[in-house]
Formats: sequence, C-alpha cells, structure tokens
Amino acid sequence: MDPATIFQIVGTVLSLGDVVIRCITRLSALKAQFHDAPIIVTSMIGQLHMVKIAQDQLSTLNSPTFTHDPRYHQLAVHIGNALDSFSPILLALGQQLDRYEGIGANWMAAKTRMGFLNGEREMTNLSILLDRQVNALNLLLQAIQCATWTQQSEILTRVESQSILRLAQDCSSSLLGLEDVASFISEGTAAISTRFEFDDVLRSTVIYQAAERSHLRQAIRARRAKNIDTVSTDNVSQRSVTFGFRQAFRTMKLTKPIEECDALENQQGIRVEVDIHRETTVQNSGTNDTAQDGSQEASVNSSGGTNSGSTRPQPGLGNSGLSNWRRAFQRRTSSASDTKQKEQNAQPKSKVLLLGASGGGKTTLLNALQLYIDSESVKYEGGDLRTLVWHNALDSVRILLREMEESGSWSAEQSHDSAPAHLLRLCFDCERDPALNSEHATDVARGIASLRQNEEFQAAIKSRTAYQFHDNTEYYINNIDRLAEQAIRSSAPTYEDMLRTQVTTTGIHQTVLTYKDAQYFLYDVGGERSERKKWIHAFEGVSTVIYPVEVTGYRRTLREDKDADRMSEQFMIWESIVNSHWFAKSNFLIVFTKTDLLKGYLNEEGVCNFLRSKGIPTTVDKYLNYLESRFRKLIRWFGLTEQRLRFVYANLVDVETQHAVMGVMDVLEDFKKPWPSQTGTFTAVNRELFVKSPVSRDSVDSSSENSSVVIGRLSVGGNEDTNALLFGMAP
Ligand SMILES: Nc1nc2c(ncn2[C@@H]2O[C@H](COP(=O)(O)OP(=O)(O)OP(=O)(O)O)[C@@H](O)[C@H]2O)c(=O)[nH]1
Ligand SMILES: [Mg+2]
Repeated sequence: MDPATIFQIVGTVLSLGDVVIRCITRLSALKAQFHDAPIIVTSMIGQLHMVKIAQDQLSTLNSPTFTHDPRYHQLAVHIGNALDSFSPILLALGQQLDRYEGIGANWMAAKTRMGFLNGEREMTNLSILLDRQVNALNLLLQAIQCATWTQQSEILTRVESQSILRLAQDCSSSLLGLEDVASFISEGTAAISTRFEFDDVLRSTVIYQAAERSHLRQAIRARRAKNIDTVSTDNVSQRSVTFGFRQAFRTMKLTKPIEECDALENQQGIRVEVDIHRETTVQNSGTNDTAQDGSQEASVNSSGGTNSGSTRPQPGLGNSGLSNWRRAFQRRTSSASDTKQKEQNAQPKSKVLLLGASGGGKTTLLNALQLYIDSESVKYEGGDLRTLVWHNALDSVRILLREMEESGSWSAEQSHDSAPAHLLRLCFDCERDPALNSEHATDVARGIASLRQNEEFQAAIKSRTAYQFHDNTEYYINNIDRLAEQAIRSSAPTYEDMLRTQVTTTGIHQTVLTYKDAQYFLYDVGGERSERKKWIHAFEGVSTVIYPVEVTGYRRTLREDKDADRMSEQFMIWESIVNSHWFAKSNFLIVFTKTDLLKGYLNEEGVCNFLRSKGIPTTVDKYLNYLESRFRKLIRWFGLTEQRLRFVYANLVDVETQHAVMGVMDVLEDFKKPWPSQTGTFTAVNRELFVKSPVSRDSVDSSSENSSVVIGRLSVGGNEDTNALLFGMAP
C-alpha cells in the first residue's frame, strides 16, 4: 500500500474526531436529562471514548516518518479492512440523534423516541456494530505498541484477532447494501442486516447520494470505454447499457431519474436519452474523461492496469508482508492481455464469469487457460513471481505447523525435535524481511528436509482432513530443494509452480483471451464470503458461468469459517446461481477441480467413513457421478437444457497434458453455437427433474425485443433464502 493511501485511510478515521465528540456530547446530554437512561447509552458513550483515545494514538501513524516502516504498511491495510464501515456507523448514529432531537423532516414521534431511549432495536444494533469497530481499534492499538514486526504479526494472525477484524469488516455489509439488501447479507451480521433500519436513513443523506453518484459515474465511464463504438449499432450492448443505467437508478432509489440524467449530462459530458419505450439510455457524447474523486473503490478492474488500487490483501494464507507480491501477481495476470486493443478488433465475444467458493480453483483455471492459449502473454516479471512461489511454499509449511500446534499434536515448547520450531522462526523472519536471500533459502530448505523425517509431521501431511492446510503443501515440501535453488539462482519458477500458488482473489478481474478467432472476456472474482457481495457487479450479460468445484470439499472447511464445510458451501452457491434470474440465459460449465488429489483423499479412512455414513460412494468414478447428480438436482430452472449445462473433470495443475484446459475451451466453443430450440431438448435426467419440481417464470419475456433485459425471478419457494446464502450467510 502506498503512503498516500495509508494517509487517506488513517486520515478518514481521524477526520471523524469531531463527529465522535459531538456524539459523545449529545449522548451525555441524553443521559443527564433522563436519569434512568438505559445502560446502552452509557456503554455507547464508553465505546465512543475508546474510539477517541484510539484516534489520538492512530494520529501517530499519520506521520511521514513511518512511511518506510513495513510494520505500518501492514497495519494500515488492517485498518483499512477493519474500519471500512466506521464513518457510516458514526454517520448513522449522528442521524439517529438528529432525528431524536427533532432536527430535519423525519424526526421521531414520541413513541419512537421512547423506544430509542430505551435502547430498542436501533440502539442495540448500532451498539453491536460500534462494539465491533471498537474491538478492531483496540486490537490495532495493541499491534501498534509492538516493538517488532514478528510480535505484531503474531498478534494480528491469531485466530481471535482475525475474527475481530473480520467482524469489524463485516459491518459494512449491513450498511452499504445497495438495492437488493438480502443479497448483501453477510455472515456475521445476517440477523442484524434484515432488521437494520438505518439503511434508509443513510441512503437519504447527501454524502451517501454523492458517493452513489460517483459510483455511477465510474460505472458509466467503464461502460462507455467498452461501448464507445458499439452502443448505437450493437443491439445487445445497447440493451445492456440501458439495463445498467436503469439498474443504477433503481439502486440509487431516485424518484426522478430524468432530472438526474440531465445533471449527469452537464457534469460529465454524458448524453442521457430517454427512448420511446421510456427506457433510459446512455451514450457517450463528451470527451471529458477527467478522473473523478476516488472515494469509491472500483468494483470491476479491467486489465488496463487499474486494478492495483482495488486489490486488498485478505486475511488468510500468508496474510502479512506479501501483499505487494500478490498484487504484482494479480497485475501480471490481469495485464497479460491488452484488453483495449483486443476489444477493438472485436470478433464474436463471450462474457465468461468464474464463480465459486474460495479455493475452488477459479484463478488457477484462468491462469491455466492463459498459459495454454497465450503463454506468450504470461510474462515472467523478475523477482515477483519467484518470491510469490517461495512465500507460498513457506506459508504452506507454516500453516501446517500452526495447525498441528493448535490441535495439540505438536508443541514448539515441549517437542524434543527443534526443527519445526526453528522452521517456524525462519518463516517469521521471512515475513519480516520478505526479500529473498540465499542464506535464508538454504536454511529453510535444510529445515524442511529435516522436518520430513519428523514422524508427527509425516502423519499430519498424510491426513487431509484432520488439518486444514494448503492443497499443495506436499508438492512444496517435495520440491523444496529445487525451489530454494530457484530462489538462490534467481531463476524463473516453472509453470507448475505458478499454478500451484494460492493468491486469495479480491475484487473482480477481467482477462481477455482470443481463441480460434473468438474473444472471451473472463471475469475472476474472489470466492470468500466477504467478497461475494461484489459479484453482482459482474452479473450482467453473462454468456457462460464457469463454476469450479473442489471435489475434495467434504470435510474441508472454509478459510473464512472453520465451522463451515466447503462442499455444502459449494452446493449452496451453485443453487443460488443456477436458479438466479441473472443467469436465465447463460450457459453453465461445472469444472470439478483437484481430481488429482481425489484418489488419496478417498483412500483416507476418516473421509471414507464419513462419506459412507452419508451414503456417498467412495470409488472415484461413482463419487464423481454422485457429485454430478447432486449438482443437477439443485437446478430448478425450467429452461436449462442439457446443452447448456456441461461438466469437465480437471486436474488444473497438470501442465503436461492440459486435458482440463482443452476440455474447458471445447465446451466454451460449443456454447457459442446457436442454441437449439427450447422444446424437446431435455435429456431424461433433466426432464425428470423438471417434472418433479415444476417452476414458472413469472415475468420472463423473451418475446419482446425491448424488454429482453427484464428477466423475471423464479417463483420457487426459498429462492430468496438461497440468494442470502450465496452472498455469504452462514449455512
Ligand atoms: N493439486 C491441485 N491443486 C489445485 C487444483 N486446482 C486448484 N488448485 C490449488 O488450489 C489453490 C486455490 O486455488 P485458487 O485458484 O486460488 O482458488 P480460487 O477459487 O481462485 O480462490 P479465491 O481466489 O479465494 O476465490 C491453489 O493453490 C491451486 O494451486 C487442482 O486441480 N489440483
Ligand atoms: Mg482466486
């Protein structure tokens, strides 16, 4: 993170000083006025005082002297993540107090005031959200006090710390949900979000509407860049522009979109027209491309290199010190193809969206496709990729050792073998000073070599279910000498090394691939729960949804929730996606990934017993068939024909044969063929399914040219529930 961004983040927190003081004063006045004011008012005053103290201490971060200290960079990232929703919460509190005191049009009636004072719903919800922010601030203050980065890293990577940060970050979902509030429910605040009533208050504020407009402008600019040549001639893209704009207005909940259009036209040089069907359409008529305020994070990063600002490292694998390498890697992936130039030579285009739970293999599949189709464009950028591979290797060992320690099967203090403890120290050293050096690499390689002799370690690595560790830990351990050599000699990693790395994706990334004269615009998204609320930005006009499924998902847990198993999560997400109105006209390709790990996994006793207890077959073929049928059974779309749903079984890290990649490209090519007529094309399996659970589309109207963008919702019971699940609610 660059110093300017650090200052911006810290500056935002500090700039709320006045608001905090005002809130304290007003709450204190309330408390003084009503002697029996509830404890919640007192506790909120306490929370706000904590915030004030934290702000004072954080102001030290705002000094240029700290910009070169990597500890503060990392801390600033955490602050950014944790305090995302700080200002809206305080703003909401201010608004509520305004309403209470009778300022503005919506002031509270006597009964509501009583309710407010008695700490009912609004106050309780707000207090919970504030409490999470205060906890996060407390944690960060503790981290600031640390003398070394190792200590700081220890504090911030603890499980409890991560959950504090996650909860604090999670607050934003309750506050910033746009149109479809249910879709933005996220794990920790699910209960609160549905009842949270500040949203309307927030939406009506000038600040919020200004931010919305800025967001809209960005979306229009991004769209304008894409549609500049095609808006007036290309029917399909015109429709999608129309939809995007109307959707945006609906999102903004503006009652007079046309006036707003006028304002936009004047401000932005964007011509906004209303066509005879009363659809609002946008066309580019101006040349004003001036960058607007950067207050909103871009939702979709095109591969023109603008993505760096919006990728935030997430807690998870290797969550400290590596953000620069991760960003470099993501940049490398994104900028591998020159989007603009390729868009101009427009051949038949397909928008392909990769969706799925975290760790399913979305990014790996994308990288593999790129290597296969356009390996020239995959440029090796000096040390970045090599460092990434090396750090991934160390991270995977560190995670395994930590898991062993947490489960009690090994302890650094009690173990008579000092190798693991020594290795852990080396890993932390590496976090502190991420630059590769040969002495350190040799040391680590030696450490891992001796660890391979350790019996507990050998047992742990064989067990895929007792511990939750990186899929490729074994690969890294077996190849550690070569990787160390690579690090020492500064030689390039192999393609397989690259495909085996794990970089938690944040945001949405576009990559353009040209294959057999057709262009594919592939969108990779982050699969963690907190990331899913961003997906909706990429849902429009999708030709094909690729859904990578980690077949080893049973008995593995999510990175972001150690209590949720991956397979259930994958089923849930699939059910929401495949039955969603957004994809009523899309094709679906389910890619079963990690089939190379499947055999070992199914041979493991614990897994076998577990699967058998659920009536799931444990031989590879039968298991995959079973999975396939489970995914089919979740489909309730009337129109999803067999031609539009395909399965590919893949080992994505197999660079030799690349069967999987070829399979995926074949299917994508096939999808480009015109769809056969909708009648009489169901296979027996699908027909049976649809007969069993008949559904109707309440407003799908594909007959009308002008309304083809309005796709109806399924009238299937429970669809809303699954939508909520898709967007991160706990199972
Ligand atoms: N052995 C093996 N590993 C795989 C396969 N597919 C993916 N992986 C590994 O799984 C890990 C996670 O894959 P990613 O592609 O980062 O997963 P993702 O879906 O993009 O995850 P998010 O970005 O968090 O949403 C990486 O380390 C990959 O190397 C596979 O077929 N075989
Ligand atoms: Mg990814």
